[in-house]
Amino acid sequence: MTPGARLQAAIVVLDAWVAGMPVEQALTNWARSARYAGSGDRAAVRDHVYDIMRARGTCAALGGGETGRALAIGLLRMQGGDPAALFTGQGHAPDALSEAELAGGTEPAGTADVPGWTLPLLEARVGGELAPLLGAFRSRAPVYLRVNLRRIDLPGSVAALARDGVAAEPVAGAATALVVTSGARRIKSCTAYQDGLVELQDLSVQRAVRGIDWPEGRILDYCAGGGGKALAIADACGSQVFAHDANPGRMADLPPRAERAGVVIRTLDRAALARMGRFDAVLCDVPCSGSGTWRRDPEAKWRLTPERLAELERVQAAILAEAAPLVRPGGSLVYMTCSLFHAENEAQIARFCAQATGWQVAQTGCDTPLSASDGFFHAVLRAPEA
Ligand SMILES: C[S@@+](CC[C@H](N)C(=O)[O-])C[C@H]1O[C@@H](n2cnc3c(N)ncnc32)[C@H](O)[C@@H]1O
Repeated sequence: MTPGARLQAAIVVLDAWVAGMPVEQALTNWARSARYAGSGDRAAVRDHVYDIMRARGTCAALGGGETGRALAIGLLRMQGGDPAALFTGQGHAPDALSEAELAGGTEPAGTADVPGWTLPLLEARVGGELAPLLGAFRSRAPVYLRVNLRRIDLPGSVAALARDGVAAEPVAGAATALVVTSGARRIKSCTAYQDGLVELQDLSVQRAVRGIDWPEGRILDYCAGGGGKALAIADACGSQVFAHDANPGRMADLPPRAERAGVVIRTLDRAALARMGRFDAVLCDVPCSGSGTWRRDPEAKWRLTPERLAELERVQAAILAEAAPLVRPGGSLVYMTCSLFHAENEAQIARFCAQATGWQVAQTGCDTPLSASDGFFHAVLRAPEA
């Protein structure tokens, strides 16, 4: 496909998204209707769409509207290009620009690229660093890998990835992390990935998991999902790791991932969990707004509403209340979110401690996209001794 045809495909996908279709569904529908498109074409169309979702407000202002076409015009202007070079009407490229489209728009304030109501919430986290944070949200996030140190060291993993065409390098100050510098789209077909020597995992998550002093004994990942945190914990300590999720179907990938990594993680449904007694540590990696990961998932920021945030806060508080009785006296309750908002983080911890007697906050930390790859909060609470 020509660059113009790829842009026209992105316009089709964006029109469906603006009309309310989830972006992944819109991309799949387009790919099914465009069997001629190769993997490079599909990747380029996806990149256009995601770049626009990250900077939707800027693209709309520079392109003069919220249609797929206007957003694509705005993207080219934002990137310093001339839209007329691709909007030619030749072949499968978008039609040539009208007089009004040629006139262009003006660059808005950087605050246009997140929902306005979230600005005070983000500012409360980063203070005077709001402009750099919003700038980071407009850029693509680097890809990070967690090296499975039980199986291989950092130099060995870099060499193994290089053999399959993926270039990566260690990250200063992070024991397990590699940042991928080229070939990211090949990772899942690499031998090093398929053999469990490396896992895809954001830097901020790796820093949080490695920064916690996990107790010896039994650790429960109470909201395990696909098991990213459970696998990182199993790699970081010698304790027995168990996994539970209210929706057990979400744990379907966990057994093959654990086998690949060479660790044992037992999944527990509700009945099995009830027979297990208490744990030395229970992790609650709760559902959240994802506001720390908006550059990886820019659709999420446009979907979030104040009502949805309030609902998430209720779910988070309920999960903490459910999980706390599973911690043995003197054990740890670990709370994690990929949110930057105080309401989902410090305020949840403060509310829990005000309602449950004798719990102590042992540790808290919050990375932002300015300090690591993504925003990620963690808190360790110590249960009262019996
Ligand atoms: C942020 S995701 C977890 C991601 C996962 N820990 C990982 O690293 O891949 C939150 C998970 O919490 C689960 N969940 C929601 N409500 C729950 C509840 N009351 N009890 C246990 N799990 C719950 C959801 O099904 C979802 O899989």
